[in-house]
Amino acid sequence: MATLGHDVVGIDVDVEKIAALNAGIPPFFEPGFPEILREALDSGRLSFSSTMASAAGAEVHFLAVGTPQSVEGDGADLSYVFGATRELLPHLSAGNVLVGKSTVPVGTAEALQEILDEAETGATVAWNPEFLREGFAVGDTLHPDRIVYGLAAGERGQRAKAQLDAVYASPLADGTPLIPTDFATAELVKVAANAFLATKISFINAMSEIADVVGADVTDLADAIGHDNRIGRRFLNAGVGFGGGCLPKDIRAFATRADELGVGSSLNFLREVDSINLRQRERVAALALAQLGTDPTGKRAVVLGLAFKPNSDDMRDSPALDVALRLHDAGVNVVSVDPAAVPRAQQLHPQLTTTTDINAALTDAEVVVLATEWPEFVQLDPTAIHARVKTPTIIDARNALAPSDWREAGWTYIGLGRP
Ligand SMILES: NC(=O)C1=CN([C@@H]2O[C@H](COP(=O)(O)OP(=O)(O)OC[C@H]3O[C@@H](n4cnc5c(N)ncnc54)[C@H](O)[C@@H]3O)[C@@H](O)[C@H]2O)C=CC1
Ligand SMILES: O=C(O)[C@H]1O[C@H](OP(=O)(O)OP(=O)(O)OC[C@H]2O[C@@H](n3ccc(=O)[nH]c3=O)[C@H](O)[C@@H]2O)[C@H](O)[C@@H](O)[C@@H]1O
Repeated sequence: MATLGHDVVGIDVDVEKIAALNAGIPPFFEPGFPEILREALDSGRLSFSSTMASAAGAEVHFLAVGTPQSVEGDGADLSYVFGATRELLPHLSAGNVLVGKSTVPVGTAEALQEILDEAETGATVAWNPEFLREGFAVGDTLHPDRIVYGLAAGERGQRAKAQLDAVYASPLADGTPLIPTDFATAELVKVAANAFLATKISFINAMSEIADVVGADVTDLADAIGHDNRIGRRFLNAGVGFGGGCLPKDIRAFATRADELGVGSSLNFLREVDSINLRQRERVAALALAQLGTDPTGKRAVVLGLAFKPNSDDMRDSPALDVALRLHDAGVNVVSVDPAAVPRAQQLHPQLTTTTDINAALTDAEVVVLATEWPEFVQLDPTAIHARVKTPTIIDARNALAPSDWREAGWTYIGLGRP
């Protein structure tokens, strides 16, 4: 937002995060982010604060707090959304707009508008779902695929639209498609997009399970169906499945919300999408254990990757981490390698052995699992590392390697749904 030319205050209750940000230190790994953070701080247009009072005087208030899966079930925990809104109330002025960015169950925007109206703030809610991908947050924010506004009916919705048009003047001038709509549609657009992406991944993973049984190649299958523009090749990479802080919890929250609305059967398929996805982690861990013989205790396995995807240090619901923990629980001497996630992994999962040193990790390994397709893992030279390991077996849980290269270098190559 500061890069787009606005004066911005970022507020978070996490005082350590705020102190780090004010010092120009990003709280997460994101290529390109340290540079624009530094530029924005130096320009004087961006500052960070841990007190909500710093919101006073702003015209537009973005609400981007977490909506994690609730502890009791599959639904979204909205306590941060409602908590932050209530804390903001004393600092809102008439004509302000509260712009929802968090991913929420349909009906939340309406409930927040009621809270603003009951407190007689004169402020309006608008719902502006966020579609950025971790690892590409900077580019996705400056050049989004589309912008969606969920607007209140009537004149106040139109006023909010004008305020948002001013916020997004730069991407809109670049021709970014704009979809102004109502609250419910905007809320649904976000969860529908994530549900579709998750479904696409579980679809191809189901195909990979079938391919394994009949000796077919899911990668060729994905290429072939992906050439059909109506299907498209993106998000058809079979493997250990999707993770992260969003797709898994969003499909569960969406199915739960459909239950509450009395239309649960419409989204029953999302539960199957979830279970296909979770099955891939078991499948990969079982494949690795099968390579270690009848007693895997103390045998050395290397898992390449901890983050849920490359270019991120995020391990929320990470399939790579899950596979490593399963092997660890089975008594395997597992070493996880990751270029970005090791410091956080050491804090959160001290029982795991983690390192950034690929060569040291590979020494005497009896099985290697590629679980996160970081470029440095995909580009490993199978000939160069062959002598390091004890047993040259690679499980390519992202189908990211060229099987012939590894086999020619003397490795046993095992992909998912690849002969
Ligand atoms: N991470 C992503 O790539 C995307 C996330 N989203 C959605 O955005 C929302 C946030 O996601 P993340 O940033 O990943 O979550 P996160 O958990 O990393 O960050 C949320 C932040 O909100 C802060 N917070 C909680 N209560 C607060 C309060 N009362 N006042 C001020 N700050 C408060 C927390 O301290 C935390 O730093 C979620 O709804 C998520 O579904 C949407 C698109 C992309
Ligand atoms: O709501 C959100 O938070 C975001 O969720 C996803 O973004 P993100 O979680 O950053 O990651 P993706 O790039 O979508 O990958 C999600 C997971 O799917 C896996 N994946 C992706 C593609 C594929 O073909 N196969 C596959 O297993 C990835 O490895 C990763 O674990 C969406 O892509 C964003 O548009 C959305 O804004």
